[in-house]
Amino acid sequence: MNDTAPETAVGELAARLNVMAKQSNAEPVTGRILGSDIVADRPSPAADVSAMDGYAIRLSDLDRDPVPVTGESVPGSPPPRMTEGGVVRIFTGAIVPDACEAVVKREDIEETEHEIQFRASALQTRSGENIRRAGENASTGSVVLRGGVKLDAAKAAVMANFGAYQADWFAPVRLAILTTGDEVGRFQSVPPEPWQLRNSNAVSLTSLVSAHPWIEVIAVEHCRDHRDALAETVAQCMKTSDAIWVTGGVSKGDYDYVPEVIAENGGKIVFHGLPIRPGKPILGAATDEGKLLLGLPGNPVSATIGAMRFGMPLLAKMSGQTDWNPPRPVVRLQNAGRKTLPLHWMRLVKLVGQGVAEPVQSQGSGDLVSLGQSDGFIEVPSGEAGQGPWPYYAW
Ligand SMILES: Nc1nc2c(c(=O)[nH]1)N[C@H]1C(S)=C(S)[C@@H](COP(=O)(O)OP(=O)(O)OC[C@H]3O[C@@H](n4cnc5c(N)ncnc54)[C@H](O)[C@@H]3O)O[C@H]1N2
Ligand code: MOO
Repeated sequence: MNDTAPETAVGELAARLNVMAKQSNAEPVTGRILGSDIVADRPSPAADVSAMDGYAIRLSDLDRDPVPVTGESVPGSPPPRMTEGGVVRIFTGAIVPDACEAVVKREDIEETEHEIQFRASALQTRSGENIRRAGENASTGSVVLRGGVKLDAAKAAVMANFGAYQADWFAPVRLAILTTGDEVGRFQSVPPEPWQLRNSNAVSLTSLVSAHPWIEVIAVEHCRDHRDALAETVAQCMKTSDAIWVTGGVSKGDYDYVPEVIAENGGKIVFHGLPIRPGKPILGAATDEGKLLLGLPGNPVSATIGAMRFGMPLLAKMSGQTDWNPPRPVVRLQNAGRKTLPLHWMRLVKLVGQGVAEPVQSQGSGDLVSLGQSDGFIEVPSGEAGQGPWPYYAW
């Protein structure tokens, strides 16, 4: 084991990984990573428009009482000319006429069909009030979204507004998930014997990535603890995937073949064993072409935490995301106790309030039930204790 901190280990391995190729002229898909900048095709707003339903006025109109209404500007039509001595009825989003100096909202006037009178609340109206100026959000040619962002509802709105119906996208990271172990299986029709157990790691890891369209799970395979079978499966998966997550077989047992099989498949080991609990035997490697090989300990709590803490940011780096390892939200830990560890402690927690969590009692890294009781985990640095705040990783 080396004494590299988790964050450093992630950084060192990330630096050796390949970033996905771009696919051009494809339609937007929420959750995919934008491959290049989106540029405004016209100003936003495209013209000076009203921010309110009301009347387009000249400031000199404020001294007159009443003032005739001589026209109407509605969204979807060019504005009318504003005749001398008249105001124009205008609706939110409609273009203000050239001569208009401000818009007075409806609530600030008394109106009949043909004329208006200003209430006292309108008399302080300033030049430009309630007018959104052409280009105040963006001018033509300016970058409105940067390549490397993940498409969400907010960003999709921006693309639609600027007519970016197609764009360049980073290809999803093709991930293979391999589990290992003679004792592990599905046991759907026959119940497992006491020396057997159900394959929870395949499910937790698949579930972790399934919410992310920038990852494509191309294979979920199980291998017995047989060196050649594992070597064959890893070699096959290497051909079609950009990243492989393997669980089990990474520690020091006689049947722990994962490290040598990874090395044999061109994986240059960046770390094998880190000062963390749980998940100490974790292995991170990259091939010369920048493919990821991540060996996660078989214990279900270790595998799930390891996939979240190491696997997700590493895949995010490969996916082209600029912000692939953002600072995590923090929580304070209630009833933290005084125990310190000479390891970075990934502690299962349950949220009990806004930004406040409690430890989940756990029997250790095989205790799946405690995993199910948690909302996520915190990372307490080596030698530290107390309430934090600590970085929080939510499932
Ligand atoms: N001599 C040493 N022994 C161990 C060390 C060590 O440093 N020296 N580290 C321990 C730690 S910590 C962990 S964690 C485990 C990790 O070992 P492996 O990655 O080799 O995992 P396995 O031995 O294959 O399995 C561990 C445990 O997890 C269960 N398992 C495995 N796969 C699955 C699955 N897909 N779904 C559910 N559960 C699974 C497996 O049955 C074992 O009970 O090593 C310690 N030993
Ligand atoms: O650190 Mo191992 O990950 O559970 O027991």
